[in-house]
Amino acid sequence: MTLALGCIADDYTGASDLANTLTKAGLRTVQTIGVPADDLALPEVDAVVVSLKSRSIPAEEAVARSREAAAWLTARGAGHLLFKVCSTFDSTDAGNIGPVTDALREDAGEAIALVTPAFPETARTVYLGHLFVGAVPLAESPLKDHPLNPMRDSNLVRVLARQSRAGVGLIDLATVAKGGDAVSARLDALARDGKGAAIADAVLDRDLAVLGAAALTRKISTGASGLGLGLARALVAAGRVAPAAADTDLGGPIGGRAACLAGSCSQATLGQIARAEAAMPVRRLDPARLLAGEDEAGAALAWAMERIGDGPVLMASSAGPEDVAAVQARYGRDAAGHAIEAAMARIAEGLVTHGVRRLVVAGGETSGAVVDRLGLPAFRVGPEIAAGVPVLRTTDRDMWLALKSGNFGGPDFFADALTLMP
Ligand SMILES: Nc1ncnc2c1ncn2[C@@H]1O[C@H](COP(=O)(O)OP(=O)(O)O)[C@@H](O)[C@H]1O
Ligand SMILES: O=C(O)[C@H](O)C(=O)COP(=O)(O)O
Repeated sequence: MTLALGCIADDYTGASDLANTLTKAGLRTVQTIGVPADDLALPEVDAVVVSLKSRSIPAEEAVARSREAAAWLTARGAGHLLFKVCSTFDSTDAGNIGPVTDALREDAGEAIALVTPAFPETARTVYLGHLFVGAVPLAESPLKDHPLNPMRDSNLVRVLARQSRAGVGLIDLATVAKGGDAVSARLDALARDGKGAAIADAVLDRDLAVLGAAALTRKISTGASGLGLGLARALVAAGRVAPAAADTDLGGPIGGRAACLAGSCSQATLGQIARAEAAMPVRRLDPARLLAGEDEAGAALAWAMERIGDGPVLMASSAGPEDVAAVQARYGRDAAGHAIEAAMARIAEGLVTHGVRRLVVAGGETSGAVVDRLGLPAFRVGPEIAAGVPVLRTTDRDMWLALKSGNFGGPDFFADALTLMP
C-alpha cells in the first residue's frame, strides 16, 4: 500500500473531522488511533489519519509522538504529511502547533511550511492572518473561554510566532487570489527571509484549492480540514488519486444500547445538551464532587443502567465559563481536566461492558480519553452527521461511534447522530 496522503491529527475529533473531509473529497481514508502497530491490517486506502491525543500535552511529548506517526506514514509511502490542528488553532504559547510544525518541517528537509486553519464550511476564515469564527474574530468568540486552550489573540502570525523557533510570515488573500505559483513564490521569498512557517489567508473553498496545490509541492503542511480538502482536490486534479465514491455502506445494522457523553464546554455543546433533554434522560455530573473524590462516575453509571434499556441516555460534565473557571481555580486547570476526562472514560467502559454499541462523545480531549480506555485501534468513516462529524465504525468489533468536535454539529446533534447508527 502506498499512501498519497499521511495525516497526523492532534486530537481524535479533529482526526475524525479530517477523515470525513477526505472521504467526501474522494480519498479512501481510514482513521487510526495512536501510531499504528507495524502489523495493523489496513484496507487499500489513499490516506491515513493518525489520531494523537497531543494537543494539550507537553510540547516535547507532542513532537516525539508526531515524529513517530510521521515515520509510520512515510514508511508507507506518504508523499505529503498534513499536521492536522484545530480550525480554531487551539494551542497556547507553549505550543504545540509551532513545535510540531518546526520538527516535521526540519525532518522533511523543508525550509518553510504553509499553515492555515481556514475551514469555510464551518465558518472558519483567515484574512490578513486573522482568524474569524463566523462573523467575529477568534479572540471575541466563545473560544476565548476554552477550558484548556483559551484563544485570546486573533492574529495567528503573532500566535504561531510565540510558539515557534523559526519566524512566521503571511501569505495574504491577494497573493492567494493570484494562484498556486504566486503562493509558492511567496513561500520561497519568506524562506529566504528566514521564516519557517507562513500563515495563509483563505476565505472561500477556492482559496483552499489554491493552497492545497501549493502545499502539495512540498512535503509537509499544517492546517485544519480545509487544507485537507485543498490537498485532496489537488491530489485528484494531479491524477495521483482516482476519486472513489464515499463508502458509506459500512456493513449491516449493529443495534444494541446507545449512550452519549459530553465533556466539551463549548457553547455549541451546551446548547446541544439542553436540546437533548427533550429527547433522552440527561444527567449532569458534579465536577466538584468528582474532584473531591466522590464516586461521581459510579453514580452516573448506575443512573444510566437504570434507564439505558428503555433508550439512549446522555451524561455531561459540561458547564459554562464561570463554572469551569471556579472548578479550575479550586483544583487546577490540568488536574480538573484530566480527572473529568478519566471519569468520562470510566463511564464509557462501563457502558460498553453493559451492552452499549452506539456511543456519541462530545469533545476532543474527552473523545481521546474514552477511545483510549476502550482500546479502539481504528475506524472506518461513515455518513456525515453534521459538517466535520461523521459516523465511525470500529474495525476490531461491532460498534458505532461519533466523536464530535466541541464546536461542531447542529442543535439536535445527539439525536441526529443516533439516527445514523442503526
Ligand atoms: N465542568 C467542567 N469544569 C472544568 N473542566 C471541565 C468541565 N467539563 C469538562 N471539562 C474539561 O474541559 C476539557 C474539554 O475539552 P474537550 O473535550 O477537548 O472539548 P472541546 O472539543 O470543546 O475542546 C476537558 O479536559 C474536560 O475534562
Ligand atoms: O475544529 C476542528 O478543526 C476540529 O474538528 C478540531 O480539532 C476540534 O477540536 P475539539 O477539541 O473537538 O473542539
